[in-house]
Amino acid sequence: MNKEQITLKTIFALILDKKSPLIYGQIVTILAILVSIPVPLMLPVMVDEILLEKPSYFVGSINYLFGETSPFYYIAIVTFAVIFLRFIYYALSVVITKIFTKISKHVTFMVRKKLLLHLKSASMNEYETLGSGAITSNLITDVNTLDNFILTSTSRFISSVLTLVAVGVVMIAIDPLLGISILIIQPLIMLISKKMSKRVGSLKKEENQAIEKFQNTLGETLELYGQIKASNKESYFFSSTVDDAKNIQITSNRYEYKSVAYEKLSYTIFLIMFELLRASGILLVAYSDLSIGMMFAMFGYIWFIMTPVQDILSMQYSYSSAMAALKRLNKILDLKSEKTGSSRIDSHDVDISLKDLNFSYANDKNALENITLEIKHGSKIAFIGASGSGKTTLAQVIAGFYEKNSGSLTYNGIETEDLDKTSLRQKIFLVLQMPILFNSTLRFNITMGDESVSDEEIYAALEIAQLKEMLEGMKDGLDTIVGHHGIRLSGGQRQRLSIARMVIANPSVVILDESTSALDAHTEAKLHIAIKPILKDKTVITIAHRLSTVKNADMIYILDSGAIVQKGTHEELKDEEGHYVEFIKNQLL
Ligand SMILES: Nc1ncnc2c1ncn2[C@@H]1O[C@H](COP(=O)(O)OP(=O)(O)OP(=O)(O)O)[C@@H](O)[C@H]1O
Repeated sequence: MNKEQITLKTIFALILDKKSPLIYGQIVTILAILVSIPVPLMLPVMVDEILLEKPSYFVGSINYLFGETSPFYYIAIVTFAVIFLRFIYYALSVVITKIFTKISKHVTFMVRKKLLLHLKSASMNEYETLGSGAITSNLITDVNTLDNFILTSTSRFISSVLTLVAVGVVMIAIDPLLGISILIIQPLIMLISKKMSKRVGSLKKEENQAIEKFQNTLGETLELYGQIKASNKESYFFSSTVDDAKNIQITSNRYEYKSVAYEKLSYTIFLIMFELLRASGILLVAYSDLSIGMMFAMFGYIWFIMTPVQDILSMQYSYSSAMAALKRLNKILDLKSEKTGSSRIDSHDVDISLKDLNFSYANDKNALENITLEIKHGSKIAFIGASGSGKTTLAQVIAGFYEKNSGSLTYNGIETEDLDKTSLRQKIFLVLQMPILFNSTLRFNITMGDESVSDEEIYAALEIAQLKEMLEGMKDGLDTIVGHHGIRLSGGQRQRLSIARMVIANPSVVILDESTSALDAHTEAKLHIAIKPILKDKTVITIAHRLSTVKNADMIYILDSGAIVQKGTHEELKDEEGHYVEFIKNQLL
C-alpha cells in the first residue's frame, strides 16, 4: 500500500487536529442526552401522581419549591418543564451540529487539499489513466460521502450509543421485563426494515445507472450538436437520447413504487410490534406492579429510541460507502508523481540530448522507439512524418510533459529525473496546434495570470503574432472574454494567441507543433517574418507538413511508427532515397 494513501487512521488523525472542539462536542452531547432522557417520563408520571393520586417525587418537589397547589398547576408546571427541556435540547443539538460540522469540513478540506496537491505533481502519463471526469467526480461526490460518514460517526455514533445505554438503564429500572423486550425488539424491527431497504437499494442502483447513461449521452449530444447537425445525424443521436430517457422512466417507476411498498411494510411491522408491546404493557399493569403512568412512559421510550437505533444501523451503510469512496480517492493518490529533482538549468542556453529513448502511453505499445538525437542550443530542427508517426509525442517528451520509459534525456547534461521541472518549463515553450484557452480575458490568456507583464508588452506580442487587427475590432480590447476553451476565437486566432503567449514567455527553446496550420498563406508568411528576430537566438523545433517550413532547418528528422528513419539537412536528404523524397513528391502533387 502506498504510504500516501488515506486510511481510517489518517482520517482519525485529521479529526484529532481539532481535539478541543471534539472534547467540547462530546461534553455538549452528554449534556444533551441528560436533558432529553427524562422528557418521555415526565408527563406520564403525572398520571400516577395526579390522576391516580399517588403523589411522589414530582408532586413532592413542586410542593417543596412552590408550595402545595392544584392538579392544574402541577400539570402546567411539568408541561412547562418538558417544553423548556425540549428547547434546551434543541439549542444543544444546534451547538453539537455546529461543532461536528466544523470538524468534518476540516477533514474533508484537508482530504481535498491532499488530493489536489498530489494531482498538481502527477505525471501526465498517469493522469491520463484516470481522466478529468473520474477525478472531478471523486473530488466532489466521494469526498462528500466521506464528509457524511465523518459527520455522522463523530456526532451521532457516541451520542446514539450513550442514549441507548441511558434509556436502557431507565427502562430496566422501571420494568426489567418490558424494558429488555423493548431493547431487543425495537432494534430487531429496525434491522428487518434495513434488510428490506437493501432490496430496493439494487433498484435504486439501476435507476442511478440509467440517469448516468442519460447524462453522458445527453452531454455528448449537446456538446457535439453542431457536428451532429453537419453530418445529418440528428435522428440517430436524439433517438438514442430518447431511449435513455425512456430507461429512466422504466427504472424510476420500478424503484419508486417498490420503495414506497417496502417502506410502508416495514412501518406496518413496526406498528404491529408497537401494539404487541403496548398489549404487554397493559398486561403488566394488570398482573404486576407496573403503574399506568410508567406504562405510558415505556410507550414513549419505544418512539424515543427509534432515532438512535436508526442512526447506529445506518452507520454501517455510511461506513461501507465511505470505504468505497476512500478506495476511489486513493486511486488518485496512487497516480505516480512526476519525477523531479533539484538541479536547475541556470544558463540561457540549453543543449538537449536524447539517447535510446523509449516511450509508451499507459500500457500501450511504444509510441517512441530508440530515439537518439542531439539538439544544440540555437539550432533549428524539424520533425516530419506521417500522421500518427509520433512527432507530437516526441515534442511533448522533450518539453517534459510525458516521462520516458527508458533511455536517457538530458538538458545541459542533467538527466530529466534530476531536474527541477519548473526550471525546465521556464526554458521550453510548446506552441500547440490546437491551443485550448481559459474562459477568461485575452490578457489572462496571454500572460497566464502574470501581472508583471505590461499592456505595452502584450500589444507588442500581439503585433508579432499578427493579432493587432483582431484586437482593434474588439471593443473590450485585452479585457475581451474568449469563451469556454476560447470558443469565441477562430482556430487561427487561437494559434496566434498561443504564439503571443510564447513571445511573452520568452523561452530558450520553442517547439512549434503545426502552430500555424490554421493560418492562410499570406498571414503565415507575415507571421514568419515578424517572429524571425524573436526566434533568432532560440532553439526552434518545428513540426510541420509543409516543405517550405522545414526546408531551412539545420537538421530534419523523419519519423515513422515512433522511430527516426532518416535525418539530415534538406540538401543531404533530397537526393537520398527514402521517406524524405516521398515527402517532397507529395508536396508537389
Ligand atoms: N494521449 C494519448 N494517449 C494514448 N495514445 C496516444 C496519445 N496521444 C497520441 N497517442 C498515440 O501515439 C501515436 C503517435 O501520435 P502523435 O500525436 O505523436 O503523432 P503525430 O505524428 O504528431 O501525428 P499528427 O501529425 O497527426 O499530429 C498515435 O498512434 C496516437 O494514437
